[in-house]
Amino acid sequence: MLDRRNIIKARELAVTTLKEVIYNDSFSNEVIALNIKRIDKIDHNFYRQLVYGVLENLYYLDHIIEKLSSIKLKKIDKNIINILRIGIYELKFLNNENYASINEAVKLAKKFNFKSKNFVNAILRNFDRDVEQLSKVNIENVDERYSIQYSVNIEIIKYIKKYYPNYLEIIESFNKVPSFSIRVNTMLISKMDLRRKLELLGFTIRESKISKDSLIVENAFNMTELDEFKNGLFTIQDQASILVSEVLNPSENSKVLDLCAAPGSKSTHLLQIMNDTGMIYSNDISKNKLNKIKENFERLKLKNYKIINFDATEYIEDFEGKFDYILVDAPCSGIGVIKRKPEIKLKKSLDEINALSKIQRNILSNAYKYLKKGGIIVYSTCTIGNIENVDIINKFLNENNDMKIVKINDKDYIQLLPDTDNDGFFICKMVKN
Ligand SMILES: C[S@@+](CC[C@H](N)C(=O)[O-])C[C@H]1O[C@@H](n2cnc3c(N)ncnc32)[C@H](O)[C@@H]1O
Repeated sequence: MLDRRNIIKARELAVTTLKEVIYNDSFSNEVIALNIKRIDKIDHNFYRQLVYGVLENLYYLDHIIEKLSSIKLKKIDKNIINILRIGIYELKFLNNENYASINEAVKLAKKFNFKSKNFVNAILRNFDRDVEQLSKVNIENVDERYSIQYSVNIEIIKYIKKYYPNYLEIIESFNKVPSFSIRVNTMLISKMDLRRKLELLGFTIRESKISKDSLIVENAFNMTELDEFKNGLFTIQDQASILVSEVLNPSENSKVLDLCAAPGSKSTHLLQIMNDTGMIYSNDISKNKLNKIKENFERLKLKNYKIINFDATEYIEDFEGKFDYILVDAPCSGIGVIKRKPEIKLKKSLDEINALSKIQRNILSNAYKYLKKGGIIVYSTCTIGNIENVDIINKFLNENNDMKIVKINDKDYIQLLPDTDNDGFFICKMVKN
């Protein structure tokens, strides 16, 4: 039961959530999951809409505030700037009564920093008087303009532009609502039977065009509360991510290593594909994520797994030549999942991408040593652009002559872009001759 005294309003919680995500480098989905219990269920969607709406449009909202504020943005109190961002977002993008949005913002300003109430009131009222004019982004340089308009770090814009002629569609897609897909636990139920069960509960379901164990739920709502979820009949996972384990496709009774496994979506899927035979070793560097992997194996009623914990950039002698299949689902910049984690488009830089590529290269070259002759590696990331993907593979193949590409649908690799129904993913399969 929710303690009524702890119920705070969506806007107030959005202010502090934004502070955590923008200034403390936390992930929006994690902070939201942690905080959302503090507000009434009826406010959950509004709270999410405010947090995601502000993050998705952060540079743009700041651009507008800059035009209206006599104080430099950096000098404004962090809670107050977030109240302003929420206020401008509501006035520009939502159909709420404008006077109500402004009044609520002023009330919040009083609560967080009493002196700033007039400042907040003046900025929001001035914006409300001339929304159309003040909403324009008059910047000549195209990259800079897109950076503000779509709230994407300019380095990311230039990076994407370099590889994809349709880069604008990709950038525009960052603010779209991602589709919601689930992975059927085919060890416990057939896809058809699960589909029927969910349809009887009122969900609208369609098939995925890219992965066979996926179903897409059009009107997903509180899916983790369903008995079908609690009893392990399905997992919530994007269809592109589901495709990764389908590409690796380990045989029954094989020995599999998942080097970057948390929270275990792909590990559990791999074991499911093996009909819970053989053994999967699920590793992650992060100790506090290991429990989540265990929880997932348990909920899905899978048994043949071992959870291990080491830094995959370091070589483990004991593993030399021991595995039939290895998954390197590498830590990456995550440009392919910006629709779910909008802060990525604000925070990721080219330097970080380059730094990640070194880790990715290290992990993959260790994976090579752990693979048996005839064994298979899948290298995947949830990002786009060459540095973390094709460049890694090319270098790896140059260094290891006995590794050969295994084509996937006649292609050397799959690069799914995020301007579609699914997340952006890179998947490449290789065999050791
Ligand atoms: C893309 S996520 C993996 C998602 C996972 N495969 C799944 O499907 O649920 C990358 C993971 O790599 C882990 N990681 C990052 N650096 C690592 C390293 N040096 N060694 C092992 N794991 C690492 C992170 O903690 C994170 O959980």
